[in-house]
Amino acid sequence: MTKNLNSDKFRRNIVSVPVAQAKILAYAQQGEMELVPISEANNRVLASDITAPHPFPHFRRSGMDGYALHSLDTRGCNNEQPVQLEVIDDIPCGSLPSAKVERGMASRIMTGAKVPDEADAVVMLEMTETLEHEGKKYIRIKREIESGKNITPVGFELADGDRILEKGRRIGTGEISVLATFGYHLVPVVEKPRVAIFSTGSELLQIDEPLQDGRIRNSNTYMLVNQIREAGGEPYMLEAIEDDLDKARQRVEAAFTEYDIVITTGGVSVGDYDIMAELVREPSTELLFNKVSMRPGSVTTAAVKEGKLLFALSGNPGACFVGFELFVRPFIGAILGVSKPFLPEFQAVLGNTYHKINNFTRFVRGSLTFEGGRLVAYPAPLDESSVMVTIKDSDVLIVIPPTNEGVAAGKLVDVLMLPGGRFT
Ligand SMILES: Nc1nc2c(c(=O)[nH]1)N[C@H]1C(S)=C(S)[C@@H](COP(=O)(O)OP(=O)(O)OC[C@H]3O[C@@H](n4cnc5c(N)ncnc54)[C@H](O)[C@@H]3O)O[C@H]1N2
Ligand code: MOO
Ligand SMILES: [Mg+2]
Repeated sequence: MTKNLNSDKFRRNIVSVPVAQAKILAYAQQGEMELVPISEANNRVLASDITAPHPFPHFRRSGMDGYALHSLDTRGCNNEQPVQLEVIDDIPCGSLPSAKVERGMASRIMTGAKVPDEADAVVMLEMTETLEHEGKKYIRIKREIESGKNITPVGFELADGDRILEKGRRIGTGEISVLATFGYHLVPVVEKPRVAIFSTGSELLQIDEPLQDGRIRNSNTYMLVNQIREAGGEPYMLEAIEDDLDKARQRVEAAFTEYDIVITTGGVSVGDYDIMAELVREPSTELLFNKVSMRPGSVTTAAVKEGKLLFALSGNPGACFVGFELFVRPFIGAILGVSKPFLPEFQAVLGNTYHKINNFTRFVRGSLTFEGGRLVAYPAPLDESSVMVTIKDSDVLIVIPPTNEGVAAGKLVDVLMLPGGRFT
């Protein structure tokens, strides 16, 4: 009897994308908290809720350069009968009032300065005439000023104790502004997971090496470094793994003692040197999946080693890219505690007919435009798993469900927003 030596290598249990995602997320444990300077907090994720330690603004603030006064004093005034008020104080921004504004008086005040407690309105400079008489200053006003005019009340934006930012929120420009306003020079964030990256494959050249026939430069590692940073992890580029199973095992095991996540690229299919495919079948490793009903990246593999996740992504650049976006990005997001770790999903009109027939769900790189009030997604002209060049033009991944007749232009399709796209 002859035995098919390949049978084991070819046998794979296929899982759907949502099932594969759920298997992975079951291993996500939220990271520890650390304090980082606000200047380094961009794209970090808050480890705790932030509440307002005081109202904002915390004093009644003038919204204009002008004069603080009693609105009642302007009642009934007009062009023919202007009201005249004596100017008794000058309050630049950052200073406090130094005199009491009685009825019939006004205090000159600048935008952002504290309004005297007695005053209930500010008239802007342009609405006043100034006069001097016997060394005293006066203003004349020809229009009634309503109570509260040009004064921002205490707590107008936020009351004392309001929850301003919730745990799990990613920090961007607006969040930094809030944190600075409330004096958070150190910000509580979740520690970044440390992510090791190995490339595999004897064909790979370092990117500063001259080209050689039959060999290519290692682009996936640099692409992954960027994706990991965007997702909120800390990437570590480790020396490439050679096509040797024993060495690969040693290198991956060593990486798990130092890093939280290990990503490899290449060597997961059925080829002679596809060592990652073999490594994840060993008893010391718990295989989560090694085939997903998707294209590109059907060979995307995930395994658990000592409670930590190994993502063995395809070597084909398009598949490596998509594998990261669908599986590694949400896993990093879940470790960071973000509330929505998956790529945002919405619907758009398909711009061109998609002809390819497939049994698996396809995640097609697409560019997004806004036409006549509708979002339109155009599939990339080259979209094979091996194609690298259209990754740069993708705003979205267009989700094409299994079909034996393609999808016609004009149909509504689900799209997943890519963080590096022009629409984010
Ligand atoms: N007989 C079969 N062959 C293949 C199958 C199959 O089912 N049966 N699946 C195909 C599919 S689908 C994919 S996807 C690829 C997966 O390949 P691997 O993940 O094993 O990756 P490699 O064999 O190592 O390389 C594939 C391709 O990618 C290039 N590569 C690898 N690493 C990098 C890198 N770091 N930077 C840039 N490019 C890289 C490599 O040179 C190859 O061209 O398998 C199909 N084959
Ligand atoms: O795994 Mo391949 O990327 O399906 O084309
Ligand atoms: Mg291969």
